[in-house]
Parts: sequence; C-alpha cells; structure tokens
Amino acid sequence: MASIAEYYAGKNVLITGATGFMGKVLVEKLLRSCPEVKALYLLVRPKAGQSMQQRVSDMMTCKLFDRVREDNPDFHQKIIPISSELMQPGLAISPEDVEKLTGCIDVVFHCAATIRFDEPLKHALQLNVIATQQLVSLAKQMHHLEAFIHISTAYANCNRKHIDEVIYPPPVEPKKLIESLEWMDDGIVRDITPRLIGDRPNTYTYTKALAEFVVQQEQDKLNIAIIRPSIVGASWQEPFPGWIDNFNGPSGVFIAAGKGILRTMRANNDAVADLIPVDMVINLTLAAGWYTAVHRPKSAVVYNCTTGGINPFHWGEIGRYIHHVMSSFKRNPLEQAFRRPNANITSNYLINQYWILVSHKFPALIYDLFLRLSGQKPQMMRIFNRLHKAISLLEYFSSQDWEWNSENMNMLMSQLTPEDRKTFNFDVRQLNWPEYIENYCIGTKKYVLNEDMSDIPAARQHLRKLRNIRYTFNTLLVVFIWRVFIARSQMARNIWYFVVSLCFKFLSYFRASSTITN
Ligand SMILES: CCCCC/C=C\C/C=C\CCCCCCCC(=O)SCCNC(=O)CCNC(=O)[C@H](O)C(C)(C)COP(=O)(O)OP(=O)(O)OC[C@H]1O[C@@H](n2cnc3c(N)ncnc32)[C@H](O)[C@@H]1OP(=O)(O)O
Ligand SMILES: NC(=O)C1=CN([C@@H]2O[C@H](COP(=O)(O)OP(=O)(O)OC[C@H]3O[C@@H](n4cnc5c(N)ncnc54)[C@H](OP(=O)(O)O)[C@@H]3O)[C@@H](O)[C@H]2O)C=CC1
Repeated sequence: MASIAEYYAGKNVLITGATGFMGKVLVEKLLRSCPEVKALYLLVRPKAGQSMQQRVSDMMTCKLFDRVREDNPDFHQKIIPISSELMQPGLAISPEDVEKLTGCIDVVFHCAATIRFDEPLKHALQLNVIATQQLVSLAKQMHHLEAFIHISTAYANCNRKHIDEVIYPPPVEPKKLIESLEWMDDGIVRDITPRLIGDRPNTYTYTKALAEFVVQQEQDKLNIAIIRPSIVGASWQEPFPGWIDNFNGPSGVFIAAGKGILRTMRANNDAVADLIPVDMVINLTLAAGWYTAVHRPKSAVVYNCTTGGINPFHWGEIGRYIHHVMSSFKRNPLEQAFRRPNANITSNYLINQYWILVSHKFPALIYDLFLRLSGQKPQMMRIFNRLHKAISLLEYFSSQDWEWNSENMNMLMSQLTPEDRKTFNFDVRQLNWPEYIENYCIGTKKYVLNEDMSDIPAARQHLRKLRNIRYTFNTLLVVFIWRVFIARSQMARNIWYFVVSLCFKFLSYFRASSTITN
C-alpha cells in the first residue's frame, strides 16, 4: 500500500480556509512532507483591500513557510489561488474555475468556518452550514474526487457528556432552519437564537453540528471523513515548536496572563483541559485523507481528535503548572506588561469574583485615574471589560468535563507504516505537557505578538520596575492603613507599641550576644 506521501504524489488538492490558522499549517505540511503533490488549489477571498493573490503571496512569505522555502524555493508554483467568497451563491467561483476544479481535484479539505463564539446565527449558518452544503455539491461534480475531509469540532456535540465517533441527529433539520431564517430579519433571529441553540453555548457549536449532518447526507456519493479536534493550540514540533498566529482559545488567555492583565480565571480543577497541538491535528487530517481515499469506507468516518482519553491534562494541573507558565513569562517576559504575570485558576465562583474585583477592576481603576490625571484617555477598564467578555465565553469549556471516544484515531495510527507514524505523528501519548506549555508561551511572544527575543533584557527590566512599584505601593498602603488605625484606636496604638518594644528587645538581645561572642 502507498505511504501517505506516495499517495499525495501527483494529486490535486482543494483547500478552504487556507489563510486561517489550521489551513496554513495544512498547506505547509502538505508541501513539506508530500513534496510530490501536484498542486494545491486554495479557495480564498479578497479581504481588507488586498486581492486574493496578494493575500496568498503574503501568506507564503511568512515564517511558517521557512522550512518549505529552504527545501524548495519554488514551492509557490504549486499553489493556485481561486477567488471564492463562501458566503455567496455558488461560493462565487467563476464558471471557468468550477470547470477547472471539477476536472482535476482529487482530495478536498474543508477548513473554512467562522469560529467566533458570538457570531450572529444567520452569519454562522451561512458560512458553517450553507457554504458546506455548496462545497459538497461542488465536490459531487468532481470527476476524480477520492476523499472529502471536513473539519468539525469536538464540541459540536458539547450538549452531551460522552461523545462517540458517530454523527448525532442534528438539533433541527438544517434545510428547515435555512428556509425559516431566510425571511426573518436580524432582530427576530437574535431573539429566537437562545431557544434554537438550546443546550449548546453558542451559534458556533450549533452550526458545526448541523454541518456534520449536511456532510453525512452525502456519504453515499462521496468518501467522507470528519475530523473533530478539541482545543487546538500552538504546534508541538512542526514546523517549529510553539508556532501559533492568533488569540483564540488558550492563546489569548496565555497572552493576557503574560501581560499581567489576567490574574484569575474560573476552571474546574478535575476537568480535562483537552488541548491538542495544531501539527498533530494536521498530521491526523492528512492521514485521514490518505485512509479515506485508499480504503473508501462505506460511510463517513468520524475522528475525535482529542487528548483527554489518552494523555489527560487537567485544569487543576494547569493551575499547578501556572507557576511554570508564569515563570516562563518571567524568564521570557512579554513587552510592556501591565503587571508582573501572576495568574490563578479557581473553581470557586465567589473567589473568582473577589479576585476580579481586587486584581482586575481595582488596578484598572487606579491606572485609569492615573491616565486621566496625566491628561491621557483612560483605557484599562475598557480592556478589562473585553477580557471579561472573552473569558466568560471560554468558561463554558473550562468548567466542564467531556469524554471523547477516540478509537478511530488509534485505528488510523495502527494503519500507518512506521515511517509515516514519524512523519505524520499524532501520537498524543508523546506530549510532555509542561514542555509543550512553555513552548506555547514563547510561541505567543514570538509569532503572535512578533516580539523580538533580543529585547528580553529590556522586558525583564520593565518587570523589575513593576515589582518595585508594587513594593512601594504596598508599603505606602500598609503605612496609610496603619496610620488611620493608630489615629483612631487605642488598641491599635497598644499593639503598635508592643510590637515596636518587642523588636527593640530582640535587637538589643542580638547586639548583646554578638558582643559577648566577639
Ligand atoms: C490563567 C491561564 C489559564 C490558561 C487557560 C487556558 C485556556 C483557556 C480556556 C478555555 C479555552 C476554551 C476554548 C474552547 C474552544 C472550543 C474549540 C473550538 O472548536 S473552536 C475555536 C475556538 N474559537 C475561539 O477561540 C474564538 C473565540 N473568540 C471569539 O469568539 C471572539 O474573539 C470574542 C472572544 C467574542 C471577542 O470578540 P471581540 O469582538 O471583542 O474581539 P475580536 O476577536 O474581534 O478581536 C479584536 C481585536 O483584538 C485582538 N485581540 C483579541 N484577543 C486579544 C488579546 N488577548 N490580546 C490582545 N489583542 C487581542 C484581535 O486579534 C483583534 O485584532 P484585529 O482587529 O487587529 O484583528
Ligand atoms: N482553532 C480551534 O481551536 C479549532 C478549530 N476547529 C475547526 O477548524 C477549522 C479551522 O479553524 P481555524 O483555522 O482555527 O479558523 P480561522 O478563523 O483561523 O480560519 C478560518 C478560515 O476560514 C476562512 N473564511 C471565513 N469566512 C470566509 C468566507 N466568507 N469566504 C471564504 N473564506 C472564509 C478564513 O478566510 P479569511 O482569511 O479570508 O478570513 C480563514 O481562512 C474550522 O472549521 C474550525 O471549526 C475545530 C476545533 C478547534
């Protein structure tokens, strides 16, 4: 049987969402580890005043592609951008491009989606469900298609506690929902959204569940695999440890903690923090593409791409490693930190609220007061309000526990040759969590914030300055409180005199004993 790289040799691959976090890693890995792949057709839209060609060229110059560039400086010749806006009818692909794609594509990877937790339902439905439906229709017209790989999320069925590798009945028939939302204005849809999504926390997980069903409906006509990653984090090893390019999920949390802004977060200590590195997800995705095309399973195969059942890492452990994370940020500080990094995880709502008040709101108020007094615009309270909104959306995932069955992931691994198991490694048992988290933190600094590692001494100096400010502030606060007490209470004065005389006696005793020994 062909190895994975042998299988992709000479193949034309279509990728949606290639400019996104996972899509980029998929493109890079395909080019690097399957160098004989014929061409990658990327469905890309123009955005922010940039044409799709410009966007793809920019993407290929980014650091992520350094290793591919080293191996093959002409790799860009294999990349063929196709203009497409997935929110438009027919995905806004020109008839010539449709003809080209239906004539040559062998494998489709569908990564595009809106992953925002606060996306209005109509928008999420349009992109995550209707666009998926349209892509499936296009795929059915492809003459040589061997595999259709759909990227879903392990949380598509987060209303269940135990999640098997099956496609569950959808919360509503997607066709009916699409038809009914068509005539409703945005206000009505916003009002009925909570009723519709029911026991799911957001429109993202709801529409991803519908998308799975839409894909499954075509399992008789297409060879389908559905990949369900949990919380996708920075890369473990490839192309560099710690590669990450966004603020989603844990990345924003780590950055906010590293900047000393986030000091407290609520999580269930005993629950699994189901993080999975992006390179492992992509390795599994490529392996699933190969398996689907070679074995052509009769029905869609679902891969729960998670770590919890195999190499669990708990929120409580993050709580313990947090010192590791924080000391990593103290060794490699982020620039312009607001305070020294020192975050805590608690499962207790009231304790969390207390720390939010003391460690978030109070310092923000003081800093904004300082900004106002120095003639600047206050900004810290606004930043904290945004942070609290983001954290409140993430807390659903950090305060509960799920159990995913990942037998298909194990089955797939057992099908790989020893060589492929190394090149397309998704053996999550090999993850060393403290080391991974440390590289993740450094990755946020290097690749998300684009901070220069040579500026670390200045950042450390800044942290020392913050420490001195804190010591001075705390001392002044204690003296102030004590002065208030001393002025008002005879008992406080008595305690004060008692402590001072005790200190004095100790000093005299030590001086006397050191004179005797000399
Ligand atoms: C104390 C340490 C503890 C460690 C704890 C670790 C982990 C965290 C806990 C839980 C993680 C659970 C995650 C569950 C994932 C479920 C799995 C999935 O299937 S999918 C993908 C996950 N999706 C997301 O993560 C998206 C979530 N984000 C959103 O929905 C939105 O971003 C938002 C939270 C609603 C905020 O929206 P808002 O409009 O306010 O902001 P924008 O996102 O538009 O950003 C505006 C602007 O700001 C930049 N930004 C964002 N975050 C930060 C930040 N932390 N610091 C600095 N800047 C930030 C952002 O890039 C935008 O910039 P620009 O306008 O230039 O693009
Ligand atoms: N990140 C995570 O933690 C997890 C992600 N997933 C799934 O993985 C997949 C990829 O996620 P991720 O890479 O993180 O997401 P990103 O937000 O980083 O990328 C989304 C991609 O979709 C494209 N896209 C969005 N809207 C449109 C549109 N209207 N027309 C054309 N393209 C569009 C974006 O293009 P553009 O650059 O033009 O905006 C981008 O390339 C998703 O299906 C997601 O559900 C699953 C589990 C966890």
